[in-house]
Order: sequence, then structure tokens, then C-alpha cells
Amino acid sequence: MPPVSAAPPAARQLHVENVTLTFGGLNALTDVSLIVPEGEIVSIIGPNGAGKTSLLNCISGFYHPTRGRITFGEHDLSRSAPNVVTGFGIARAFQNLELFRGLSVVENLLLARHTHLRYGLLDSLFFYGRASRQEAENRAYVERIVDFMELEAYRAHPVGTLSYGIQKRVEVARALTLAPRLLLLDEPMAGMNVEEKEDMVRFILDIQREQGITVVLIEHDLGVVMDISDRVYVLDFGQRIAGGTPAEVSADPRVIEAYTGVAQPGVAQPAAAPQGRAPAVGT
Ligand SMILES: Nc1ncnc2c1ncn2[C@@H]1O[C@H](COP(=O)(O)OP(=O)(O)OP(=O)(O)O)[C@@H](O)[C@H]1O
Repeated sequence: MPPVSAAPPAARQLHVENVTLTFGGLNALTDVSLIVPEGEIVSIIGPNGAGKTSLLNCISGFYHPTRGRITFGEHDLSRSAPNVVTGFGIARAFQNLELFRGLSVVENLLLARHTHLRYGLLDSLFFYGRASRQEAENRAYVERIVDFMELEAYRAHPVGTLSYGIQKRVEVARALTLAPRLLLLDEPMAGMNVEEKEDMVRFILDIQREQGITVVLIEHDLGVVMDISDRVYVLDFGQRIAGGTPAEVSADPRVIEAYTGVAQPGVAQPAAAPQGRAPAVGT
């Protein structure tokens, strides 16, 4: 199947530069820098409260960094609103599903796709032909996403009646209807059984390889992360403590220490524990 998104005209790299995000007196992120090259699957991992979702919120325009800069190609995301960020080609599948539970799968996808309609109210009133042509194109686009995400069997079902695993798949499909060049996935496999996880892994790889979409993934299942990522960044207490290939990151003593809580030889110990992290450690 041909890519559902148009071929990109020029490379667009996501660049997070020295980002600090402060809530009251607490730094959720401190001086975080990372690069997401176009076409890669890049994962962000770290214990609970490490700042992963805060970083995704900064990239997608829900939060604005207190300091630092985030760019996507020539676009500055640091002060952009979420709808503007979407317009730059960045879509996000949410941890807590953003779906209308009473609407069918296809209705949810069409509704999301409507944000990309090129015509406004006046067009609809005076240029009915153009509006209806656009509507037909949107329907065709959504049908390709339904096919690509293997949702045919559920297309007419109200989303609220579907299993959690299928709802997560619909949420990813919803993000794909926005024709992104960069897809942000916040724990797309949380709460899934083994079979559902295997399906989601396959879809993520197809999104990258067949559709050419760059993926930023937050995921607690480290087995999956190390299997499918081109590059992994590790946050702890809001700071980037490691970054590199999966092999490099899994062998890094700072990462082992962050996850196990066991001091590793050669890792400098802070004088006092930084503030602001929940005690639980992710899987
Ligand atoms: N809106 C907010 N107001 C105040 N503090 C916040 C806000 N959002 C996040 N934080 C704090 O920022 C820190 C990082 O939280 P964040 O949710 O980004 O971590 P995380 O790595 O995504 O955690 P988890 O794996 O548990 O989802 C935490 O101490 C959290 O309490």
C-alpha cells in the first residue's frame, strides 16, 4: 500500500534544546536536549515522574518551556498552540484516549480529519462543489487509515463498546488522520495483553517503515523499547541521564541505577535527592 501521507518535501528534524519546565518551585524538566532525526523511532524512557509526559506536552504545545527551545525543521514549537503544532505535521496519540465513545470508529476518524478541511463556512455555502470534493477526499483518506490499521471489522461500532486494546488502536488511527510527519505516542501499549502489544508493535513499525513517519514513543515496556527503537533517551528527575542506541543505553550504569535504585560503580551520587519524583519505579 502506498504511504497515506504525502512524501515529505524536505527533512524535518525535531530538536529539543536545553528545555526547562517549571511548575511553581518544581522543575519537571531541567536543561533537556535531544534530537529526533526524521524517519527514526525514538523512545523516551525513565522511572515514574521522570518528566516524559511533560516533555511530550512541551513538544505538542500543551506546555510551553520555561527556558529553552523546541524546533521541528524551520518551525519553532516553543510558543506554539497545540493546533498550530498539528499544522506543522505533528500528531499525538494520547495515553488517556481522546475518542468520542458514543461515535463509531469511522465517525471518530472523520471528525479528527475535519480539522484538515481546507474550506470554511463560506466555501460550504457558496462553493458546494469544492467542499463536497474535499469531503469525498477526507472519506477516502479515512478509509485508507481504517484499512492500514486493520479496523475494518470495527468500523461501525461505537468506540465505547470496543476492547481497550482496539480503542488504543483507534486512538493511533485518529492521530494518523491528521497526516503527520511526526507521531507522538504516549504509552500506546499500556494495559494491553501480549497479543495486543504484538499487534501495536507491528503497527508502529509499519507506520515508520511503510508510511515514513517519524515516531517518538513513551513506553514502560523496556523489552519493546529496546526491540524497536533506533535511539533511546532516558530521563530521571527531569534530567536527561543517557541517550544512544538501545545497546548503549541498556549498558549505561546511570540507567541501571535509575531503574534499580542500586548505586553503580563510577556513577557520581548527588549530595541530596532531587525533589519531585514519585517513589515508584517503572517496569
Ligand atoms: N501540570 C502540572 N502541575 C504540577 N506538576 C506537574 C504537572 N505536570 C507534571 N508535573 C510534575 O512534573 C513531574 C514529571 O511528571 P511527568 O508526568 O512528566 O512524568 P512521567 O515521566 O511522564 O511519569 P509517568 O511515567 O508516571 O507518567 C512530576 O513530579 C509531576 O508531578
